[in-house]
Amino acid sequence: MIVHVDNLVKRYGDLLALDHLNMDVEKGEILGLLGPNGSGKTTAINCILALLQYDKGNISLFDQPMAPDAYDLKRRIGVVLQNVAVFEELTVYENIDYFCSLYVKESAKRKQLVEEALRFVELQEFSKYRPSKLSGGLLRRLNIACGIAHKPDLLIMDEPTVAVDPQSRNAILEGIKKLNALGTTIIYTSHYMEEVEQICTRIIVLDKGKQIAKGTKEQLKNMIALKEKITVEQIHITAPQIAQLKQLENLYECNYQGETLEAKFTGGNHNLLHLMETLQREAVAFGKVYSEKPTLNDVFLEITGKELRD
Ligand SMILES: Nc1ncnc2c1ncn2[C@@H]1O[C@H](COP(=O)(O)OP(=O)(O)OP(=O)(O)O)[C@@H](O)[C@H]1O
Repeated sequence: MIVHVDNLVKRYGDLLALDHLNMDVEKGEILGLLGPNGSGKTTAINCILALLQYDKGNISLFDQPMAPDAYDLKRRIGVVLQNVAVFEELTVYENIDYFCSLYVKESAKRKQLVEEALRFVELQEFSKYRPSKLSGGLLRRLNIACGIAHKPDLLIMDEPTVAVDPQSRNAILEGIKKLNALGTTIIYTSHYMEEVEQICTRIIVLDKGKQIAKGTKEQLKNMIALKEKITVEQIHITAPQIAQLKQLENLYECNYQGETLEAKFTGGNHNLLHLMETLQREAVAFGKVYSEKPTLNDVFLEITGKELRD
């Protein structure tokens, strides 16, 4: 096991930030830690890295107990934290070289690693720039290069795409997949369900410091009743007509608010067709209609009764 977290409790005064959290990360995974703001993701990461003292529980990395002075373990970890942490007085190249030098002393070897990291995040042409001259997205890429240059076995990334433009975001996500394909185990925290769905091989869903669900995205979606959501916009529909819709096979919930109708189905293949037939039969006028598969937000909503999004 690469990471094993057992019954972790962390309090900030009266606030219970981690409530008996259990979490395992296996070799070769991209483990997504998904939860809304304040659910305890950063706290969990900081405890795993032994940057934060906790009240109760056990944490082991690479099957050994993690501690603030476990330097042999720390050497095997790369970290990309939420806030960009680079030196303004150093260039892009020098920053990566500095962070790499914390782990790799031999300069020829380090030169090779720094150049590889630069290529990896596609910052070669900016190697002589100072951080203040980089856009937000490029700065994030530099932050990542600093975390990965020494080729860690485990890479921990805490919301690395916050406030990043879509192009840099895609470059970052593709880079993470490439690193993983090269053998790096990754923990990736985010409150963006789309990102987690895109790259993570397994997901742990957190709420109020607790693990509330875990599995692949398919497994998580199979945990809930919702299998298809059909939305009809600009619709004017009466209560008796809604009652007609509620007769539809597989339909288990139907909400009508502000000229929008949302119908939730547990399964079936022709729900859209059957819904449209009923609306036509009832002579109901409507605008746009679309069908969606469940998202991780729906999983979160069904389990906790609230939205994952901000
Ligand atoms: N140093 C601190 N002192 C007091 N409370 C804190 C501290 N750090 C975090 N918290 C609180 O602990 C809870 C968990 O915060 P944490 O930052 O771990 O969540 P998160 O899921 O990473 O959220 P975000 O995505 O906003 O960073 C929140 O209620 C937060 O306000």
